[in-house]
Amino acid sequence: MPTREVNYDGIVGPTHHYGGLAPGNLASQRHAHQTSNPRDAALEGLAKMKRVHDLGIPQAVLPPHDRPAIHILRSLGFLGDDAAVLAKARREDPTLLAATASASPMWAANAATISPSADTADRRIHITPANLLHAFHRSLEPDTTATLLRKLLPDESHFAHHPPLPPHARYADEGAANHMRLAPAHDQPGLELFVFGRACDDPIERQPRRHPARQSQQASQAIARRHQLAPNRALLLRQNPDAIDAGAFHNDVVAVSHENVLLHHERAFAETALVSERIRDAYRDLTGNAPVRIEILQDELPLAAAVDSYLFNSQLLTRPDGSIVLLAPIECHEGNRVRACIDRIIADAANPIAAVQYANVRQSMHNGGGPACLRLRIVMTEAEYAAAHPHVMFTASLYEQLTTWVEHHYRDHLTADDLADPALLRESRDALDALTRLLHLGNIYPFQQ
Ligand SMILES: N=C(N)NCCC[C@H](NC(=O)CCC(=O)O)C(=O)O
Repeated sequence: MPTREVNYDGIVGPTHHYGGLAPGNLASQRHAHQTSNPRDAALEGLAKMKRVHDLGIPQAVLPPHDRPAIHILRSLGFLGDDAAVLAKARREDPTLLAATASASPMWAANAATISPSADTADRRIHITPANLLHAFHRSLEPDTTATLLRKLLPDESHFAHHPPLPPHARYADEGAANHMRLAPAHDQPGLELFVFGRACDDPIERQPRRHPARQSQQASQAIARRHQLAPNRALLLRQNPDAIDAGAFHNDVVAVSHENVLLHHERAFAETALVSERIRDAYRDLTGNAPVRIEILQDELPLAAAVDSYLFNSQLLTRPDGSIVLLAPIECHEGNRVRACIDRIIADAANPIAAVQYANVRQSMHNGGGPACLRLRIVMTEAEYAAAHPHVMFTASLYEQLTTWVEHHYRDHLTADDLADPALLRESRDALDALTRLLHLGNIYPFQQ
């Protein structure tokens, strides 16, 4: 079997809710404290995975993390049994309780940055779990993410697992959401694009004015270095501060790459014209060809409409016949302007995108997570795929089992008050316990020890 790109999607956890926890993420702010539906959220995620699987593209799942994270509440001084800890946290610091209950690990694009073995000096897949320092609820993810990735990709002769970067703002890292790759084919050496929002010595005029920049240049540099990418295989690009101010808190809200295709908004990068040249020249030096760059101009789709619709958070997927499908959020179907833009891309014979499909992941979208946020891509050779944990690979039967599992364990509405319900903690743990058996993972969560 050839080298392939496997999409590992985060399964939405049973405590999915709208905590309003992510400044600069407009959807999270807009839907703060609304009632969520964890069951629909998880089923929407599974339906998207099924759709990718049905296109003939390898798909896998990443399990949710244990939430509410009682051990964090305890470490912050809330004592007593679990029910008492939850009740006190709800009373004294409801925002903290919401953070410890966030199902944010569902956004697997932020789990890690991964360099395929075709790009790295020692020909292993290199993996850096993101430290997600920017927001407290997300900073709780790296340890469990690292444990899970080691479990799912176990053979050190194929997979080089690095620890998350040092936990300091200098190395703030948000994972693959700020990382793209261009290559003629998955098994060919590629050009990895690292997009950062700020450097630690930035003068004030380079910084966004309204919203925070999350990814640091120093983090991106360190990852390119530790992943052993030759200098001609890595480019560092600065995100446009205007894009961050318009709500593009990650690069994947304004740009997406796949094989030799780069789809991006005109205002995605600082100094777009220069960036385009740098990408073209670096890619040509490496491969002898130019990449297919599809730039959407501000006149065709203003930045605000791009952020609203999450067009650039679509997945680009190569079907077995070689044609590319754009898997876009359903919200793109609902806006005339963005739909016209998609129709134009598909009609344009100068690029290989041949069709569009629309995915409904609304529950996730309301927290700022589109189709591409929910997946972590891992390019794998046949031997690497054979070494990976097989029981998380998506099949029609796994889809049936996971659907039944969600329907059995998940609630269909959740409010801020429910997060303190000790029954929710029990239900969530029962669900994860059952999931570890279903996916043959052994005891991976602290509550199972
Ligand atoms: N673009 C990518 N790749 N990922 C989307 C992440 C969304 C996530 N939302 C949140 O964390 C909101 C949680 C809340 O408000 O309850 C974030 O902002 O980090």
